[in-house]
Amino acid sequence: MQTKDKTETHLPQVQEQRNDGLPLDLSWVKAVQANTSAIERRAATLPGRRSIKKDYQAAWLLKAISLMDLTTLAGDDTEGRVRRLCTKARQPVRPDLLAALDMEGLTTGAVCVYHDMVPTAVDALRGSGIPVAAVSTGFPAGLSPFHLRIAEIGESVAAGAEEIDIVITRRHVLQGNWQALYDEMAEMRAACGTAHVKAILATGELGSLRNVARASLVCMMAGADFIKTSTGKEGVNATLPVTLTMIRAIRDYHQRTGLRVGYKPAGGISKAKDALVYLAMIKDELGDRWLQPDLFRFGASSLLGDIERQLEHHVTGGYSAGWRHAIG
Ligand SMILES: O=C[C@H](O)COP(=O)(O)O
Repeated sequence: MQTKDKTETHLPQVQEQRNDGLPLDLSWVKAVQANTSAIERRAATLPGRRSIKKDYQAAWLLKAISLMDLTTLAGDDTEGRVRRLCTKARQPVRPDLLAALDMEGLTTGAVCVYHDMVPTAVDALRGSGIPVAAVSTGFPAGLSPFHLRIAEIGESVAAGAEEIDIVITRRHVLQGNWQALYDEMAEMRAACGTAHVKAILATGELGSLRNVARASLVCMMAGADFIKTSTGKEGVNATLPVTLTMIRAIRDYHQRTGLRVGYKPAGGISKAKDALVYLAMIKDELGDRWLQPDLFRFGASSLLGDIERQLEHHVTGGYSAGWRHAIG
């Protein structure tokens, strides 16, 4: 990708059929395997493989910003912090840098907050076209009573969230109870209505890549618009092997159904160079169509600052101190 492709980030999203899911097909689920050593070997080759420099690197970093759910999910979040984050979502990079890159108007893909902060974020983003994503369903453990998790989704949607990040019950996966996972996911999807639903698998707690692959498939069969790795609160969050496993599940689902499901790696992605590895992997495995905000997001609370530093270096030749990019 070259810098002249930059307007791609402002292309209207392609309208296509939403993933309405399928009946649970247990024979398909049980046939899914994951060759862990092969996946880990392939993942280990990825960080060193690509060397994207200069204008190409800047263009990819700008793309990463447009694909970012700029996130704050802290117990001490305040309205002030959320409003500052929303200002950053509207203007993710210093205006002089964006002007130099001819990218005025660039925004993040969404802002992601707890339910409690949805009204503040909706208000702060009014008129920007940036959607608010809410983490609902007893995030991050997802163990509150089921009717309360469903009610929380309804309240987040009523408060103006256009995207809902739900958490699955890990126990269903660990016990191989695919019917329970499917039913839970389908009910949550229904509660979201027209809001898009991202299913957080909490992959660091699923025990094996085979479980990750099977849980990905079941959530897609139950109507997930996105599958997402992690809450950011597990001991292990987004990794490259998990990403390969999940995006290959997305590819298989697309090949068999014609339906496209999005992917959101989240948790611990804080370096621009790591974001580039993820984007290259998506391009290789799924193709350019997935490099649009309706099919790919980074969930990140501290990636934007490093990307801004790299863009500043690209434009000015010098790095600024980290504290100058404290938000995001
Ligand atoms: O969903 C987003 C994650 O919680 C973000 O995790 P992070 O704070 O490690 O970037």
